[in-house]
Amino acid sequence: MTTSLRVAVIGASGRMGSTTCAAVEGASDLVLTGRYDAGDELGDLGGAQVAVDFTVPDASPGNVRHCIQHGVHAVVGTTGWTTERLAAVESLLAAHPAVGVLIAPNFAVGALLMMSFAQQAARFYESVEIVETHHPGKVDAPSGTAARTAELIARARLDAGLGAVPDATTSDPRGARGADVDGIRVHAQRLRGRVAHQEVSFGGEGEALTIRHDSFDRVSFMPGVLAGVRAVPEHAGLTVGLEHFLGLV
Ligand SMILES: NC(=O)C1=CN([C@@H]2O[C@H](COP(=O)(O)OP(=O)(O)OC[C@H]3O[C@@H](n4cnc5c(N)ncnc54)[C@H](OP(=O)(O)O)[C@@H]3O)[C@@H](O)[C@H]2O)C=CC1
Ligand SMILES: O=C(O)C1=N[C@H](C(=O)O)C[C@H](O)C1
Repeated sequence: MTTSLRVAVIGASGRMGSTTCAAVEGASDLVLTGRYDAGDELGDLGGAQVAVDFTVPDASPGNVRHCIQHGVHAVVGTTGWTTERLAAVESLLAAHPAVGVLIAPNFAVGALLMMSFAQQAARFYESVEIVETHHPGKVDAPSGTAARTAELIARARLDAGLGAVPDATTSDPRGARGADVDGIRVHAQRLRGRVAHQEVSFGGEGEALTIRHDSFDRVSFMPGVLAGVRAVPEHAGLTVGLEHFLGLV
């Protein structure tokens, strides 16, 4: 008989945290050991082997540090992971080599495929822009997914020897051309009724390619979250991106 994997959720009352608690409770091989929210003492996380963090960018690094120091594997969906924050996790993990941490900008399998397809397409097109659309409760822009997609496209363009995306704009006092992420324009929309959506538009001479993904419901993230929970104890160290656990890279 196999024993259930013990899982705690941090940010448990939030949109993603509450959906994750329900998904863990619905999985026969997992047991929910604790729900933690802002102001709660994490302690030993109720004896959890894996903690899932869906909180806010300012809180997540401290929660991950706590997990690592207590020997608890972490699956993190919260955004805001800068290069410096990732480096701090890696150096702490060096002192706790048995612990695994997965930080995933997006857990929806379709979003992973969308990013992968965009990365593949990048070298063939002179022009590319990203539009991400989310619910109006989202606090950060651009989305972690859009920022990651832009990074992947920028790297692929660089590897292919492509120059800057053509753009004659010399006057944009109101920022209508969007954010510049590694040379790729990213536009963020916040609309009531939406969940999480992204369109990557490529343009070449006489043609266009559009790659689009839609999460209509937060349940779309749950197969990926649970896959991360099940896999992270077998992957010591830091992994950025669920695609590494799904054979997509
Ligand atoms: N990787 C992925 O696939 C996905 C990632 N996300 C990301 O996940 C994060 C959460 O999103 P979402 O669920 O919509 O946000 P919510 O605002 O709905 O939830 C965040 C929760 O975290 C709680 N919280 C805040 N600070 C702490 C803390 N120090 N310790 C514990 N809990 C805390 C909040 O409590 P309170 O409200 O009381 O402050 C709230 O309940 C965002 O960064 C979002 O971008 C979202 C969807 C998918
Ligand atoms: O806040 C959200 O909702 C989401 N956040 C993540 C992001 O910023 O990319 C993932 C997904 O887009 C939903």
